[in-house]
Amino acid sequence: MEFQSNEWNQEQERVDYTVKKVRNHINTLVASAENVKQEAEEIRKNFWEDVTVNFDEPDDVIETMTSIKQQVELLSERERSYGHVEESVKTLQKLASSPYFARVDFREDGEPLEQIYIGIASFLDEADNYLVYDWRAPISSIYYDGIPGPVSYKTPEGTRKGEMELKRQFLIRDGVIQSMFDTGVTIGDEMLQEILGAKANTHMKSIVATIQKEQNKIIRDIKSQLLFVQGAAGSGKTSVALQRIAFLLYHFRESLSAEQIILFSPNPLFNSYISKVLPELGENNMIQTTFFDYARHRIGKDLEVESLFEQFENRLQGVKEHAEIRDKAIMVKGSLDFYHVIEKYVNQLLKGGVHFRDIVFRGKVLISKQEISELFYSYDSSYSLPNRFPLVAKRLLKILDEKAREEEQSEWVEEQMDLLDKEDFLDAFKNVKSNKKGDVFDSFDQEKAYLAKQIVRRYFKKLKRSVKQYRFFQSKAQYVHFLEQVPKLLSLEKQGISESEWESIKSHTIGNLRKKEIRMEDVVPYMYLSDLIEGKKSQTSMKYVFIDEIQDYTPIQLAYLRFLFPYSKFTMLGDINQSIHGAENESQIQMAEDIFAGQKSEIVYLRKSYRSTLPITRFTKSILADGEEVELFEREGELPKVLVTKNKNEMLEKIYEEAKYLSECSNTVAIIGKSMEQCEEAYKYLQMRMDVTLLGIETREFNEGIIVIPSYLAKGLEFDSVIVLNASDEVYGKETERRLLYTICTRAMHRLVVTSIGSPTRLLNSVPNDYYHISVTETTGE
Ligand SMILES: Nc1ncnc2c1ncn2[C@@H]1O[C@H](COP(=O)(O)OP(=O)(O)OP(=O)(O)O)[C@@H](O)[C@H]1O
Repeated sequence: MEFQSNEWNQEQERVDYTVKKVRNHINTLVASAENVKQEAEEIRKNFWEDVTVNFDEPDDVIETMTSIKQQVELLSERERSYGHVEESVKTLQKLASSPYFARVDFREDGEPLEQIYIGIASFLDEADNYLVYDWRAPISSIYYDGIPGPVSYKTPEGTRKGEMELKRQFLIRDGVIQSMFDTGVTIGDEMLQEILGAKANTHMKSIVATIQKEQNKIIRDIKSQLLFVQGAAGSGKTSVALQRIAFLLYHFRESLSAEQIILFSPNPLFNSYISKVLPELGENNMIQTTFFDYARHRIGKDLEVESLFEQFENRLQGVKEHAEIRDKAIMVKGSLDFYHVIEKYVNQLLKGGVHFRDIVFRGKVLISKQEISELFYSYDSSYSLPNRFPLVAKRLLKILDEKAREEEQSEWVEEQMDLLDKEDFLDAFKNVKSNKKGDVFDSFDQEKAYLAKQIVRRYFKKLKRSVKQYRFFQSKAQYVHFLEQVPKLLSLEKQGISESEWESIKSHTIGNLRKKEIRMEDVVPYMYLSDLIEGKKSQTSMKYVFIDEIQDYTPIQLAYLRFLFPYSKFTMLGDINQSIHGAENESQIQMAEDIFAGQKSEIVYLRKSYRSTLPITRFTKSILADGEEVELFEREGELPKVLVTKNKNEMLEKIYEEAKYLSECSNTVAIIGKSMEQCEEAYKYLQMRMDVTLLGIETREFNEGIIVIPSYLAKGLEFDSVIVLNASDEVYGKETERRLLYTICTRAMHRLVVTSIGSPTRLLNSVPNDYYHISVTETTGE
């Protein structure tokens, strides 16, 4: 829409006015912050002068302690308020550059017309007039949900109704209006076009100015126990998850803090990619982790945990028939049936069968596993297994105390005495002197006895700690025993697994455990089994759990996460079409609903894809078997290219040329390979001739420029340009790899190039010829 210049000028004047007010406020805050800072420094400097220190009488000691405490509280209060001021100043500085992004004119029934300007935070002038409303305030929802005409919004006091007379969007930078649109639809496409047309960043941006109606529904949901978002690639799932966290922190600001929200994301690279969105909105980041990190934290001391990506690489490299059996193992061990089999097995342990290990000291068995077992099963069978552990541990600690006294007489203790430091002897001397009862000639013996006790105590400390940590329970042997029992508890036939296949799966697992390794598919069964026996380690203080890329979670992982966070509300976001294993887990939604049976759950579909240009989305959508479900966002761009080469050198040369060309018009160019091996090869070739970075499992961050990255790490990320490394029929020949190819191609925002050595993958046959340019090299190199 064309604006009269006076209307534009009026809006610019209002921006200037708001910016001026914001700046004034920043100045006042900075001045007051300086005062608070000086006060804190003063308190620190004069700390001991301002407290009354007197230790003469017990009453004086109490008074002194109170005085110190008061002084410490005063200091930390000053430091806290300095911290708050600093945070407010940061948000205000953002407002000073771009105070708002929208205006709605709203007339509540029977009230005068109000102009509501919406920005990333509320700002009031001295007379308490709202110059800017926070995008999360109740009234702001009419901007996201409504079109001019009758509208309503919910407040804690009830629903307000009225008429929206104008809806305007702004793009303001450095206090200057860059563009301005009036719109009759929910959120005008013009603004989206501008935002989506911009170049990619190595960090995700906030989308508050252009949140879509269906996205807003997810962001503002406060009722569901389970909110399941199934959305196409690029439909804004991750963005929505982060805006939702910001919304919840605002809406429940009295009772919710960032540490009570946890987000499980696919990999550490992704963690850093999204880490700036919340701080940009003036909020602290939630806890971020990956399922692998959680598992490693839990069992990593005893076993080396395989990551999901190692699982992917190992399966790629494995011998074919092993890979098939492994797939079956992943399927059965990841099923909900297996989860329930663990529960069944544990129920049988009430009368016997828990595996223990001997408590050994200096090669000698102090308490045998039989003794521990007898103790454990001396309790009535109505005692749950977890309830017995603290009781047994207490008893074992007592027995260890007795054993320690016996040890004090041993020869090794005498030998150790010769190796003690001077300080130890001095300590013994002082101790005996202060406790002296007998005559002076006993001193030497008493000192010796004291030292012997100290030595044994020191050596037993570790032993006692391990008893307190229930390390007398032998979790690995228990897991092996469980695997042996599985055929009795579960119909393997129904799972499509023969007895000999199960034997092979079992012996592989045992072999791994012997090597102190654990495969990803065993991680949850192993942890769940231990939790049910020793007592679960659930986290009751966590209020919200977010799981991104949910399609890569197995049913057992979902059930286990629910078990770990029993009182949390869950938001799960994913895209079946991007599942890493190409597994058929369409039933995932059903399964999630089953896990949350009886609780309020909401399933939301996001079908429109925003990331890529129209030609790219049209291309990627037709790779999918059921691609018609993905709706296109009309943003023009170049047709994707398919480059067919005759050999590896030719392909790498083409990639080099394309990367060089694309880097001139892109911030980020990603060359995406299926496996790490492929990526390393390409990297070696390219790095001699251009500035390029190879990203691996351990990479935590990436910079702008040209990168080479394996498929599974590119998940969730986006790049201006994507070059797919060798999408030949040999590399992507299986139907199960369709989704992987789709995931890789959908990372591209503005340009997509697919290369191949020889014929391109048959998976592209479903893409109409006029959706891309194809070029076949004519020379034969090598
Ligand atoms: N309402 C919106 N306004 C502006 N940009 C949006 C909006 N929704 C999504 N986007 C943009 O679309 C891109 C894709 O978003 P996001 O990564 O959140 O999608 P996703 O569904 O998680 O994708 P994928 O599953 O493919 O990883 C991002 O650049 C994001 O900023």
